Amino acid sequence: MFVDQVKIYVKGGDGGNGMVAFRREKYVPKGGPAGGDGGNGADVIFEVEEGLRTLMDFRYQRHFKATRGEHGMSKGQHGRNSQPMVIKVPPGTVVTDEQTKEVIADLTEHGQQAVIAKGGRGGRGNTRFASPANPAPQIAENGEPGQERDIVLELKLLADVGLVGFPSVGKSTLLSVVSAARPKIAEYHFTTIVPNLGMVETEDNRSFVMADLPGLIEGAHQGVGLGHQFLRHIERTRVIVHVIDMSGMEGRDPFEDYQTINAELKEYNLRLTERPQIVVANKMDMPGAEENLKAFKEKIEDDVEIFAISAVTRKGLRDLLFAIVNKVETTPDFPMEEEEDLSTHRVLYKFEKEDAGFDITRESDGKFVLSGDKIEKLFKMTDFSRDESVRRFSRQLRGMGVDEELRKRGAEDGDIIKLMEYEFEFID
Ligand SMILES: Nc1nc2c(ncn2[C@@H]2O[C@H](COP(=O)(O)OP(=O)(O)OP(=O)(O)O)[C@@H](O)[C@H]2O)c(=O)[nH]1
Repeated sequence: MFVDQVKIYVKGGDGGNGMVAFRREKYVPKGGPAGGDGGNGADVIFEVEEGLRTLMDFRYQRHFKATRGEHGMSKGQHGRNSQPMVIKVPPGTVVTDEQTKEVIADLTEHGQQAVIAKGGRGGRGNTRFASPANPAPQIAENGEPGQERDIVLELKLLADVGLVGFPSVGKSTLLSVVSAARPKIAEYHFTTIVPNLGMVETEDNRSFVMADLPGLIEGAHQGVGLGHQFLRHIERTRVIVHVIDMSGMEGRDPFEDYQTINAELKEYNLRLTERPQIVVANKMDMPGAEENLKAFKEKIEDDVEIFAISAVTRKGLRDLLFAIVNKVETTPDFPMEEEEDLSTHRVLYKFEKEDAGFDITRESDGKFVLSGDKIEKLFKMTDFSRDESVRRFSRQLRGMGVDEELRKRGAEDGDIIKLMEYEFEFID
Protein backbone atom coordinates (compact mmCIF):
# COMPACT_ATOMS: atom_id res chain seq x y z
CA MET A 1 0.00 0.00 0.00
CA PHE A 2 1.03 3.58 -0.48
CA VAL A 3 1.13 5.32 2.80
CA ASP A 4 1.26 9.06 3.09
CA GLN A 5 2.85 10.37 6.23
CA VAL A 6 3.08 13.72 7.96
CA LYS A 7 4.55 14.70 11.27
CA ILE A 8 2.84 17.43 13.25
CA TYR A 9 2.91 19.02 16.67
CA VAL A 10 -0.20 19.38 18.83
CA LYS A 11 -0.69 21.05 22.15
CA GLY A 12 -3.77 21.17 24.32
CA GLY A 13 -4.57 24.56 25.84
CA ASP A 14 -3.11 25.31 29.26
CA GLY A 15 -5.55 25.65 32.09
CA GLY A 16 -6.25 29.20 33.26
CA ASN A 17 -4.56 30.32 36.46
CA GLY A 18 -6.42 30.42 39.72
CA MET A 19 -6.78 33.82 41.36
CA VAL A 20 -5.83 35.10 44.79
CA ALA A 21 -8.46 37.67 45.83
CA PHE A 22 -10.43 38.71 48.87
CA ARG A 23 -13.90 40.03 49.33
CA ARG A 24 -14.16 43.76 49.82
CA GLU A 25 -17.21 44.64 51.70
CA LYS A 26 -18.19 47.90 53.15
CA TYR A 27 -17.22 48.19 56.78
CA VAL A 28 -15.38 44.84 56.66
CA PRO A 29 -11.65 45.49 56.72
CA LYS A 30 -10.68 42.16 55.31
CA GLY A 31 -13.24 39.79 53.77
CA GLY A 32 -12.84 36.08 53.07
CA PRO A 33 -11.06 34.60 50.05
CA ALA A 34 -12.78 35.28 46.72
CA GLY A 35 -10.35 34.17 44.01
CA GLY A 36 -11.99 32.08 41.26
CA ASP A 37 -10.62 28.98 39.53
CA GLY A 38 -9.09 29.11 36.09
CA GLY A 39 -11.04 27.56 33.21
CA ASN A 40 -9.93 24.34 31.55
CA GLY A 41 -7.73 24.58 28.47
CA ALA A 42 -9.10 23.27 25.17
CA ASP A 43 -8.52 19.73 23.94
CA VAL A 44 -7.15 19.12 20.47
CA ILE A 45 -9.65 16.79 18.83
CA PHE A 46 -9.44 15.01 15.49
CA GLU A 47 -12.67 14.36 13.65
CA VAL A 48 -13.19 12.25 10.55
CA GLU A 49 -14.52 14.13 7.55
CA GLU A 50 -15.42 11.69 4.80
CA GLY A 51 -14.98 14.29 2.06
CA LEU A 52 -11.23 14.44 2.70
CA ARG A 53 -8.97 11.96 0.98
CA THR A 54 -5.43 13.16 1.57
CA LEU A 55 -3.30 14.64 4.33
CA MET A 56 -2.48 17.56 2.09
CA ASP A 57 -3.78 20.26 4.45
CA PHE A 58 -1.16 19.24 7.00
CA ARG A 59 1.61 20.17 4.63
CA TYR A 60 0.77 23.83 5.13
CA GLN A 61 0.02 23.78 8.81
CA ARG A 62 1.97 21.55 11.12
CA HIS A 63 1.49 23.23 14.48
CA PHE A 64 -1.79 23.12 16.32
CA LYS A 65 -2.18 24.83 19.66
CA ALA A 66 -5.53 24.92 21.37
CA THR A 67 -6.55 27.97 23.41
CA ARG A 68 -5.90 28.27 27.11
CA GLY A 69 -8.59 28.46 29.74
CA GLU A 70 -9.58 31.86 31.04
CA HIS A 71 -7.90 32.90 34.28
CA GLY A 72 -9.89 32.94 37.48
CA MET A 73 -11.18 36.32 38.58
CA SER A 74 -12.05 38.16 41.75
CA LYS A 75 -15.45 37.96 43.39
CA GLY A 76 -15.29 34.19 43.12
CA GLN A 77 -15.76 34.18 39.36
CA HIS A 78 -14.32 31.20 37.56
CA GLY A 79 -12.55 31.51 34.22
CA ARG A 80 -14.38 30.07 31.24
CA ASN A 81 -13.42 26.67 29.83
CA SER A 82 -12.12 26.85 26.26
CA GLN A 83 -13.92 25.23 23.35
CA PRO A 84 -12.08 22.27 21.84
CA MET A 85 -10.03 22.72 18.71
CA VAL A 86 -11.51 20.34 16.15
CA ILE A 87 -9.28 19.31 13.25
CA LYS A 88 -10.71 17.42 10.31
CA VAL A 89 -8.89 14.35 9.02
CA PRO A 90 -9.71 11.91 6.21
CA PRO A 91 -11.16 8.48 7.01
CA GLY A 92 -8.40 5.93 7.49
CA THR A 93 -6.07 8.27 9.35
CA VAL A 94 -3.93 6.51 11.92
CA VAL A 95 -2.39 8.72 14.58
CA THR A 96 0.78 7.61 16.34
CA ASP A 97 2.80 9.21 19.09
CA GLU A 98 6.16 9.96 17.53
CA GLN A 99 8.12 9.22 20.63
CA THR A 100 6.45 6.17 22.09
CA LYS A 101 5.25 4.79 18.72
CA GLU A 102 1.97 4.09 20.42
CA VAL A 103 -1.17 4.30 18.27
CA ILE A 104 -3.29 7.08 19.72
CA ALA A 105 -6.24 6.77 17.39
CA ASP A 106 -7.37 4.87 14.33
CA LEU A 107 -10.02 7.01 12.74
CA THR A 108 -12.29 5.33 10.24
CA GLU A 109 -15.90 6.48 10.43
CA HIS A 110 -17.36 9.81 9.39
CA GLY A 111 -17.84 11.99 12.44
CA GLN A 112 -15.68 9.82 14.69
CA GLN A 113 -13.66 11.86 17.15
CA ALA A 114 -10.62 11.29 19.31
CA VAL A 115 -8.88 13.55 21.78
CA ILE A 116 -5.29 13.84 20.59
CA ALA A 117 -3.94 16.32 23.11
CA LYS A 118 -5.73 16.97 26.34
CA GLY A 119 -6.21 20.52 27.58
CA GLY A 120 -4.92 21.36 31.08
CA ARG A 121 -7.21 21.64 34.08
CA GLY A 122 -7.78 25.14 35.39
CA GLY A 123 -5.78 26.12 38.49
CA ARG A 124 -7.70 26.49 41.73
CA GLY A 125 -8.29 29.92 43.16
CA ASN A 126 -7.57 30.79 46.76
CA THR A 127 -11.18 30.17 47.79
CA ARG A 128 -10.45 26.47 47.49
CA PHE A 129 -7.48 26.58 49.82
CA ALA A 130 -9.39 28.09 52.72
CA SER A 131 -9.56 26.02 55.87
CA PRO A 132 -10.31 26.79 59.52
CA ALA A 133 -6.58 26.91 60.13
CA ASN A 134 -5.99 29.19 57.17
CA PRO A 135 -9.12 31.24 56.50
CA ALA A 136 -7.36 33.77 54.25
CA PRO A 137 -4.99 31.75 52.07
CA GLN A 138 -2.50 33.64 49.91
CA ILE A 139 -2.28 30.78 47.49
CA ALA A 140 -3.63 29.80 44.11
CA GLU A 141 -2.60 27.27 41.53
CA ASN A 142 -1.45 28.01 38.02
CA GLY A 143 -3.33 26.15 35.33
CA GLU A 144 -2.21 22.66 34.43
CA PRO A 145 -0.20 22.73 31.21
CA GLY A 146 -1.92 21.25 28.17
CA GLN A 147 -0.61 17.97 26.87
CA GLU A 148 1.85 18.43 24.04
CA ARG A 149 3.16 15.85 21.67
CA ASP A 150 4.67 15.23 18.29
CA ILE A 151 2.50 12.88 16.34
CA VAL A 152 2.64 11.10 13.02
CA LEU A 153 -0.42 10.87 10.81
CA GLU A 154 -0.55 8.04 8.35
CA LEU A 155 -3.05 7.45 5.62
CA LYS A 156 -3.18 4.56 3.23
CA LEU A 157 -3.68 6.13 -0.12
CA LEU A 158 -6.05 4.72 -2.66
CA ALA A 159 -5.57 6.04 -6.13
CA ASP A 160 -8.78 7.91 -6.88
CA VAL A 161 -7.78 8.59 -10.43
CA GLY A 162 -5.79 6.41 -12.81
CA LEU A 163 -3.98 7.73 -15.86
CA VAL A 164 -3.92 5.53 -18.93
CA GLY A 165 -2.64 6.09 -22.47
CA PHE A 166 0.08 5.10 -24.91
CA PRO A 167 3.72 5.67 -24.02
CA SER A 168 4.90 9.24 -24.58
CA VAL A 169 1.45 10.82 -24.72
CA GLY A 170 2.41 12.95 -21.72
CA LYS A 171 1.08 11.12 -18.66
CA SER A 172 4.14 11.71 -16.50
CA THR A 173 4.29 15.31 -17.61
CA LEU A 174 0.63 15.83 -16.70
CA LEU A 175 1.04 14.13 -13.34
CA SER A 176 4.07 16.21 -12.48
CA VAL A 177 2.51 19.56 -13.42
CA VAL A 178 -0.72 18.99 -11.50
CA SER A 179 0.75 17.31 -8.40
CA ALA A 180 0.98 19.56 -5.42
CA ALA A 181 2.94 16.90 -3.61
CA ARG A 182 4.31 13.45 -3.98
CA PRO A 183 3.33 11.26 -1.10
CA LYS A 184 6.11 9.97 1.01
CA ILE A 185 5.64 6.35 0.18
CA ALA A 186 6.32 4.29 3.24
CA GLU A 187 6.50 0.84 1.74
CA TYR A 188 5.75 -1.01 -1.40
CA HIS A 189 7.44 -4.30 -0.91
CA PHE A 190 5.10 -5.91 -3.38
CA THR A 191 6.52 -4.40 -6.51
CA THR A 192 9.73 -3.80 -8.33
CA ILE A 193 8.17 -0.87 -10.12
CA VAL A 194 8.19 2.45 -8.32
CA PRO A 195 4.65 3.70 -8.66
CA ASN A 196 4.15 7.15 -10.05
CA LEU A 197 1.69 8.73 -7.70
CA GLY A 198 0.77 12.34 -7.04
CA MET A 199 -1.59 14.24 -4.81
CA VAL A 200 -3.53 16.85 -6.67
CA GLU A 201 -5.25 19.84 -5.20
CA THR A 202 -7.80 22.02 -6.96
CA GLU A 203 -8.07 25.78 -6.49
CA ASP A 204 -11.02 25.30 -4.18
CA ASN A 205 -8.98 23.04 -1.90
CA ARG A 206 -10.39 19.70 -2.84
CA SER A 207 -7.85 16.99 -3.38
CA PHE A 208 -7.42 13.53 -4.81
CA VAL A 209 -4.74 10.99 -5.52
CA MET A 210 -3.75 10.32 -9.10
CA ALA A 211 -1.61 7.40 -10.26
CA ASP A 212 0.03 6.56 -13.54
CA LEU A 213 -1.39 3.11 -14.23
CA PRO A 214 -0.11 1.85 -17.57
CA GLY A 215 3.42 1.18 -16.46
CA LEU A 216 1.91 -0.83 -13.68
CA ILE A 217 -0.54 -2.63 -15.85
CA GLU A 218 2.20 -3.51 -18.31
CA GLY A 219 4.33 -4.71 -15.44
CA ALA A 220 1.52 -6.83 -14.11
CA HIS A 221 0.96 -8.24 -17.56
CA GLN A 222 4.58 -9.23 -17.81
CA GLY A 223 4.51 -10.57 -14.30
CA VAL A 224 7.24 -8.35 -12.86
CA GLY A 225 6.51 -8.88 -9.25
CA LEU A 226 3.22 -7.08 -8.86
CA GLY A 227 1.24 -8.78 -6.18
CA HIS A 228 -2.42 -9.51 -6.11
CA GLN A 229 -2.85 -6.91 -3.46
CA PHE A 230 -1.49 -4.24 -5.71
CA LEU A 231 -3.72 -5.13 -8.62
CA ARG A 232 -6.65 -4.80 -6.30
CA HIS A 233 -5.39 -1.41 -5.40
CA ILE A 234 -5.50 -0.38 -9.02
CA GLU A 235 -8.94 -1.82 -9.35
CA ARG A 236 -10.27 0.56 -6.79
CA THR A 237 -9.50 3.58 -8.93
CA ARG A 238 -12.72 5.52 -9.29
CA VAL A 239 -12.09 7.53 -12.38
CA ILE A 240 -9.93 6.82 -15.43
CA VAL A 241 -8.22 9.67 -17.21
CA HIS A 242 -7.34 8.61 -20.69
CA VAL A 243 -4.55 10.73 -22.18
CA ILE A 244 -4.24 11.02 -25.95
CA ASP A 245 -1.49 12.68 -27.95
CA MET A 246 -3.40 14.97 -30.33
CA SER A 247 -0.30 16.03 -32.22
CA GLY A 248 -0.50 12.67 -33.97
CA MET A 249 3.25 12.50 -34.12
CA GLU A 250 5.02 9.37 -35.22
CA GLY A 251 2.19 8.87 -37.67
CA ARG A 252 -0.18 7.60 -35.00
CA ASP A 253 -3.89 8.09 -35.20
CA PRO A 254 -5.40 9.44 -31.97
CA PHE A 255 -8.66 7.57 -32.39
CA GLU A 256 -6.93 4.25 -33.00
CA ASP A 257 -4.83 4.82 -29.89
CA TYR A 258 -7.96 5.48 -27.91
CA GLN A 259 -9.59 2.25 -29.05
CA THR A 260 -6.46 0.18 -28.51
CA ILE A 261 -6.06 1.31 -24.92
CA ASN A 262 -9.70 0.68 -24.11
CA ALA A 263 -9.43 -2.79 -25.60
CA GLU A 264 -6.37 -3.46 -23.44
CA LEU A 265 -8.11 -2.32 -20.30
CA LYS A 266 -10.82 -4.81 -21.04
CA GLU A 267 -8.32 -7.54 -21.74
CA TYR A 268 -6.62 -7.15 -18.37
CA ASN A 269 -10.01 -7.75 -16.94
CA LEU A 270 -9.46 -5.28 -14.17
CA ARG A 271 -13.01 -4.03 -14.39
CA LEU A 272 -11.47 -0.68 -15.16
CA THR A 273 -13.75 -0.21 -18.14
CA GLU A 274 -16.65 0.11 -15.73
CA ARG A 275 -15.20 3.34 -14.44
CA PRO A 276 -16.18 6.71 -15.74
CA GLN A 277 -13.58 7.90 -18.19
CA ILE A 278 -12.44 11.41 -18.95
CA VAL A 279 -10.59 11.85 -22.21
CA VAL A 280 -7.70 14.28 -22.28
CA ALA A 281 -6.54 15.60 -25.63
CA ASN A 282 -2.96 16.55 -24.84
CA LYS A 283 -0.26 18.46 -26.74
CA MET A 284 -2.77 20.95 -28.10
CA ASP A 285 0.11 23.43 -28.45
CA MET A 286 1.47 21.39 -31.39
CA PRO A 287 0.72 22.19 -35.01
CA GLY A 288 -2.05 20.08 -36.43
CA ALA A 289 -3.54 19.25 -33.03
CA GLU A 290 -6.72 21.28 -33.61
CA GLU A 291 -7.54 19.45 -36.83
CA ASN A 292 -6.80 16.09 -35.26
CA LEU A 293 -9.09 16.90 -32.33
CA LYS A 294 -11.87 17.82 -34.72
CA ALA A 295 -11.53 14.54 -36.59
CA PHE A 296 -11.35 12.67 -33.27
CA LYS A 297 -14.55 14.24 -32.01
CA GLU A 298 -16.37 13.13 -35.13
CA LYS A 299 -15.49 9.51 -34.52
CA ILE A 300 -16.03 9.27 -30.80
CA GLU A 301 -19.39 8.71 -29.10
CA ASP A 302 -21.13 11.95 -28.19
CA ASP A 303 -21.34 11.36 -24.47
CA VAL A 304 -17.58 11.13 -23.90
CA GLU A 305 -16.17 14.14 -22.13
CA ILE A 306 -13.08 15.54 -23.83
CA PHE A 307 -10.73 18.12 -22.36
CA ALA A 308 -8.25 19.79 -24.67
CA ILE A 309 -5.05 20.70 -22.80
CA SER A 310 -1.36 21.21 -23.07
CA ALA A 311 0.51 19.72 -20.16
CA VAL A 312 3.57 21.68 -21.21
CA THR A 313 1.97 25.14 -21.46
CA ARG A 314 -0.57 24.22 -18.72
CA LYS A 315 -3.47 25.36 -20.87
CA GLY A 316 -6.82 23.83 -19.92
CA LEU A 317 -5.56 22.22 -16.70
CA ARG A 318 -7.78 24.14 -14.34
CA ASP A 319 -11.03 23.00 -15.99
CA LEU A 320 -9.71 19.48 -16.30
CA LEU A 321 -8.95 19.25 -12.58
CA PHE A 322 -12.39 20.53 -11.64
CA ALA A 323 -14.00 17.98 -13.93
CA ILE A 324 -11.90 15.18 -12.43
CA VAL A 325 -12.56 16.10 -8.82
CA ASN A 326 -16.28 16.44 -9.49
CA LYS A 327 -16.31 13.03 -11.07
CA VAL A 328 -14.36 11.53 -8.16
CA GLU A 329 -16.82 12.98 -5.70
CA THR A 330 -19.88 11.76 -7.53
CA THR A 331 -18.62 8.28 -8.35
CA PRO A 332 -19.44 5.69 -5.75
CA ASP A 333 -16.84 3.38 -4.35
CA PHE A 334 -16.34 0.18 -6.29
CA PRO A 335 -16.62 -2.48 -3.68
CA MET A 336 -14.49 -5.49 -4.43
CA GLU A 337 -15.47 -9.05 -3.78
CA GLU A 338 -13.78 -10.62 -0.78
CA GLU A 339 -13.34 -7.15 0.59
CA GLU A 340 -11.14 -7.21 3.60
CA ASP A 341 -13.03 -6.07 6.61
CA LEU A 342 -12.29 -2.41 7.02
CA SER A 343 -15.13 -1.86 9.40
CA THR A 344 -13.48 -2.97 12.57
CA HIS A 345 -14.68 -0.17 14.72
CA ARG A 346 -11.58 0.32 16.66
CA VAL A 347 -11.32 3.51 18.57
CA LEU A 348 -8.16 3.45 20.44
CA TYR A 349 -7.58 6.30 22.56
CA LYS A 350 -5.54 6.09 25.56
CA PHE A 351 -3.23 8.54 27.17
CA GLU A 352 0.04 7.54 28.52
CA LYS A 353 -0.19 7.05 32.24
CA GLU A 354 1.48 9.67 34.28
CA ASP A 355 4.73 8.18 35.44
CA ALA A 356 5.17 7.54 39.12
CA GLY A 357 7.19 10.61 39.76
CA PHE A 358 10.63 11.80 39.06
CA ASP A 359 14.16 11.07 38.04
CA ILE A 360 17.33 12.37 39.59
CA THR A 361 20.52 12.64 37.57
CA ARG A 362 23.74 14.42 38.23
CA GLU A 363 25.61 16.84 36.03
CA SER A 364 29.40 16.92 35.76
CA ASP A 365 29.55 20.07 37.91
CA GLY A 366 27.77 18.23 40.72
CA LYS A 367 24.33 19.78 40.29
CA PHE A 368 21.38 17.47 40.83
CA VAL A 369 18.86 17.45 38.02
CA LEU A 370 15.22 16.65 38.68
CA SER A 371 13.02 15.58 35.83
CA GLY A 372 9.82 13.68 35.12
CA ASP A 373 6.32 14.52 33.91
CA LYS A 374 4.66 14.74 37.28
CA ILE A 375 7.25 16.90 38.95
CA GLU A 376 7.47 19.23 35.97
CA LYS A 377 3.72 19.60 35.92
CA LEU A 378 3.61 20.47 39.63
CA PHE A 379 6.34 22.99 39.01
CA LYS A 380 4.44 24.69 36.20
CA MET A 381 1.32 24.87 38.31
CA THR A 382 3.10 26.70 41.09
CA ASP A 383 2.96 30.46 41.36
CA PHE A 384 6.47 31.21 42.63
CA SER A 385 5.67 34.83 43.39
CA ARG A 386 3.76 33.73 46.48
CA ASP A 387 5.44 32.22 49.52
CA GLU A 388 2.49 30.04 50.35
CA SER A 389 2.55 28.49 46.88
CA VAL A 390 6.27 27.89 47.14
CA ARG A 391 5.82 26.22 50.51
CA ARG A 392 3.09 24.03 49.07
CA PHE A 393 5.40 23.00 46.25
CA SER A 394 8.09 21.98 48.76
CA ARG A 395 5.53 19.94 50.65
CA GLN A 396 4.46 18.25 47.44
CA LEU A 397 8.04 17.32 46.63
CA ARG A 398 8.57 15.99 50.09
CA GLY A 399 5.35 13.98 49.74
CA MET A 400 6.66 12.41 46.56
CA GLY A 401 9.84 11.40 48.33
CA VAL A 402 12.09 13.76 46.39
CA ASP A 403 13.89 15.12 49.45
CA GLU A 404 14.58 11.70 50.80
CA GLU A 405 15.91 10.44 47.50
CA LEU A 406 18.15 13.49 47.12
CA ARG A 407 19.54 12.93 50.58
CA LYS A 408 20.21 9.29 49.75
CA ARG A 409 22.14 10.39 46.71
CA GLY A 410 24.32 12.56 48.89
CA ALA A 411 22.70 15.98 48.55
CA GLU A 412 23.66 18.39 51.33
CA ASP A 413 22.61 21.82 52.45
CA GLY A 414 23.36 24.38 49.78
CA ASP A 415 23.69 21.95 46.87
CA ILE A 416 22.15 23.15 43.63
CA ILE A 417 19.06 21.35 42.37
CA LYS A 418 17.93 21.97 38.80
CA LEU A 419 14.39 21.57 37.58
CA MET A 420 13.69 22.52 33.98
CA GLU A 421 15.46 25.85 33.48
CA TYR A 422 15.44 26.80 37.17
CA GLU A 423 17.87 26.21 40.02
CA PHE A 424 17.17 25.88 43.74
CA GLU A 425 19.24 25.33 46.80
CA PHE A 426 18.79 22.14 48.71
CA ILE A 427 17.88 22.76 52.34
CA ASP A 428 18.04 19.72 54.50
N1 LIG B 1 4.42 19.82 -27.08
C1 LIG B 1 4.04 19.12 -26.03
N2 LIG B 1 4.80 18.11 -25.58
C2 LIG B 1 4.38 17.42 -24.50
C3 LIG B 1 3.19 17.73 -23.83
N3 LIG B 1 3.05 16.88 -22.80
C4 LIG B 1 4.12 16.04 -22.83
N4 LIG B 1 4.92 16.37 -23.86
C5 LIG B 1 6.17 15.73 -24.22
O1 LIG B 1 5.93 14.40 -24.63
C6 LIG B 1 7.00 13.54 -24.25
C7 LIG B 1 6.49 12.35 -23.48
O2 LIG B 1 5.91 12.81 -22.29
P1 LIG B 1 5.80 11.89 -20.97
O3 LIG B 1 5.12 12.70 -19.98
O4 LIG B 1 7.10 11.30 -20.65
O5 LIG B 1 4.84 10.76 -21.54
P2 LIG B 1 4.29 9.47 -20.79
O6 LIG B 1 2.91 9.28 -21.29
O7 LIG B 1 4.48 9.59 -19.35
O8 LIG B 1 5.20 8.35 -21.37
P3 LIG B 1 5.65 6.94 -20.69
O9 LIG B 1 6.44 7.32 -19.47
O10 LIG B 1 6.48 6.33 -21.76
O11 LIG B 1 4.43 6.19 -20.38
C8 LIG B 1 7.96 14.40 -23.46
O12 LIG B 1 9.02 14.80 -24.30
C9 LIG B 1 7.12 15.60 -23.06
O13 LIG B 1 7.89 16.77 -22.94
C10 LIG B 1 2.43 18.84 -24.31
O14 LIG B 1 1.36 19.21 -23.78
N5 LIG B 1 2.89 19.48 -25.42
